[in-house]
Amino acid sequence: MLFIVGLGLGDERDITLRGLEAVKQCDKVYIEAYTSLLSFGISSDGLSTLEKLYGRPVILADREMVEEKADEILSAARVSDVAFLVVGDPFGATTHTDLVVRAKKLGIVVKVIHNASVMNAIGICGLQLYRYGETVSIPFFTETWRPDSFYEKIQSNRNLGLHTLCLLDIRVKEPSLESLCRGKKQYEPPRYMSINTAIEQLLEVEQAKVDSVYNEDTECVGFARIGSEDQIVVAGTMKQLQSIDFGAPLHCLVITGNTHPLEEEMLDFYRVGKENLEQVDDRAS
Ligand SMILES: C[S@@+](CC[C@H](N)C(=O)[O-])C[C@H]1O[C@@H](n2cnc3c(N)ncnc32)[C@H](O)[C@@H]1O
Repeated sequence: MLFIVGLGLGDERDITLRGLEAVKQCDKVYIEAYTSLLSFGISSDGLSTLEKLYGRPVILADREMVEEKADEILSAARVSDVAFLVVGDPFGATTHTDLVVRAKKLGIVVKVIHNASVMNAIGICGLQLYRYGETVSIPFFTETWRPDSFYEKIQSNRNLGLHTLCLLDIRVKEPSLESLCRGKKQYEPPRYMSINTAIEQLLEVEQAKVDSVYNEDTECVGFARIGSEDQIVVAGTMKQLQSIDFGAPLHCLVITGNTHPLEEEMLDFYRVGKENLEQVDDRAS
């Protein structure tokens, strides 16, 4: 059987009881670590924290293994119980649907154990999920590659008065993540896009366009490390958020559309200048 288990967003304790039971009964445990990141994921003993809790060795599955060598995982699942762990919810990233389809075609029983995803956790700021339009991804620009397909999607959302969740790029050089988790090899570290870079790129694209979809006065909400003890949520204009240091990854950004009065009341708790008070309140509760 193949168990696909969501780990939630914070640390190792966020796995569900059902998820933990499944992992403990599995012969092989893989963790996918290139579409997201647990708060302790970049420390040298990131994996051993999980291994201690599960009582099982955890195999780091890089992008190549999941997308090109999935056969290894599926072959194991044909003859034994295998867990495939995903930070957040298993289907918070489109990547894993392919694994499920392939497993089902091979007649492998698949059991999915859900958990919190960043797509839901952003509700903390008060913006209501049914007032969101299409989610977009913002990729890192390079000297020669500056894709802007997110722009039209943001435009469509804003024309309908809807909010836009922007997921920010993660660039993982395959050996780097393992070396960081295991503390063995030396490779170039992975890159996680910050809110500041995302806004810089969004404004660059806006300047090159004839239409005006947003500008530096557009209201947004920036989120860092949602679900962790030190999560940060700040509401403000693009210009205001650009001057804030949101700290360690992961980050994401919401460009607000038309807001309901109740959404405004919640956002007020997170406006620039009030964020410190709010963090203290969160920790106290
Ligand atoms: C593919 S998505 C989310 C995948 C994950 N399986 C989930 O369900 O949340 C990855 C992107 O979501 C955002 N993200 C994920 N976790 C986050 C967190 N805890 N805080 C802020 N942003 C996060 C980042 O922009 C990141 O690049």
